[in-house]
Amino acid sequence: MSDRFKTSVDLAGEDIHWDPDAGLTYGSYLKLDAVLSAQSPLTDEHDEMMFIIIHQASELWLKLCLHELDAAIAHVARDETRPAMKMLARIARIQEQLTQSWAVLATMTPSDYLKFRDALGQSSGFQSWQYRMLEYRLGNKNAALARVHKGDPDAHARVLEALNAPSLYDETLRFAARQGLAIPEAALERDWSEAYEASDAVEAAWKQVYLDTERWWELYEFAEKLVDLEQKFQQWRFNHMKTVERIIGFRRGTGGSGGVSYLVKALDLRLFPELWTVRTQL
Ligand code: HEM
Ligand SMILES: N[C@@H](Cc1c[nH]c2ccccc12)C(=O)O
Repeated sequence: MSDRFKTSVDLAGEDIHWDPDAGLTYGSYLKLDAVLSAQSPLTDEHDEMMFIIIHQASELWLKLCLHELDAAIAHVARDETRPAMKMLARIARIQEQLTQSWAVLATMTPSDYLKFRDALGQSSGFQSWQYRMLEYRLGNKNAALARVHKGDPDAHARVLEALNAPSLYDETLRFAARQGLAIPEAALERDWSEAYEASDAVEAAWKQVYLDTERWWELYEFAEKLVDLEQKFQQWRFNHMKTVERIIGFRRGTGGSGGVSYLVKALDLRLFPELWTVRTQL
């Protein structure tokens, strides 16, 4: 045979650092000692490792989402939509990663999960403070849910900070007003910890943007990024709900909620309501 496939890489001439400086290595930079020693299954069930790692990976992606979202909100507050859009584009890709993780989780059968579910006690995704911060930053202000974090004062403080600060949509409406759109005063200064209430006036403002995209291009582009973000968020929620249904059926949740019935309720929520209703008005 003349054209044999290579089955190993030729390292000759690569000048590889076979004894790298001890100062900074791959593992020390990435703190892999900490990351890879943080999986402590409570049972000997094979699938528990996957369950732990899916959650840990999701929390890492949530951490990056919050990092990007905080910066994006700060940029919008300074009228800098371009860098904010770069961050929202990255968030969209991260959301796709998060949504993909349901496919891995769904390889676990109901009976395999039930073998270690009891060991989880009353713990639940409900208690993810990063997720709650993300919801608040995106504008889903449900103050009551902050309460489950009281036992962890640091987390509680961060969650409350997000509850009391303007959300991405709040800052977007303030930006829209500075650009010359007629946004009602009630949307520009309010108690940010309260749920946002949709209004005809804000919908009418977005209608102007969508009817004359040439004139309002920056706002139009930004609004479409928000619509993308909300659609992807909804996909995460829907896939979570369906995966939960296929794994535990209609059992109650370990967090105390009705389970799937609770997750279904969240599917009716809107983060940027007028950006959806305006479509009917065009
Ligand atoms: C077998 C896997 C899973 C099951 C059976 C499950 C089940 C549930 C249930 C029943 C709830 C409602 C609260 C309760 O009463 O417990 C819930 C909430 C939640 N879960 Fe999961 N879950 C699973 C995996 C995940 C994963 C991988 C994540 C990723 C971080 C996650 C994140 C959350 C979050 C953030 C909530 C709160 C949602 C909200 O308040 O809107 N869950 N889950
Ligand atoms: N809420 C889940 C249990 C659960 C899902 N994700 C978790 C993460 C950590 C602890 C518990 C959980 C249930 O009712 O079955």
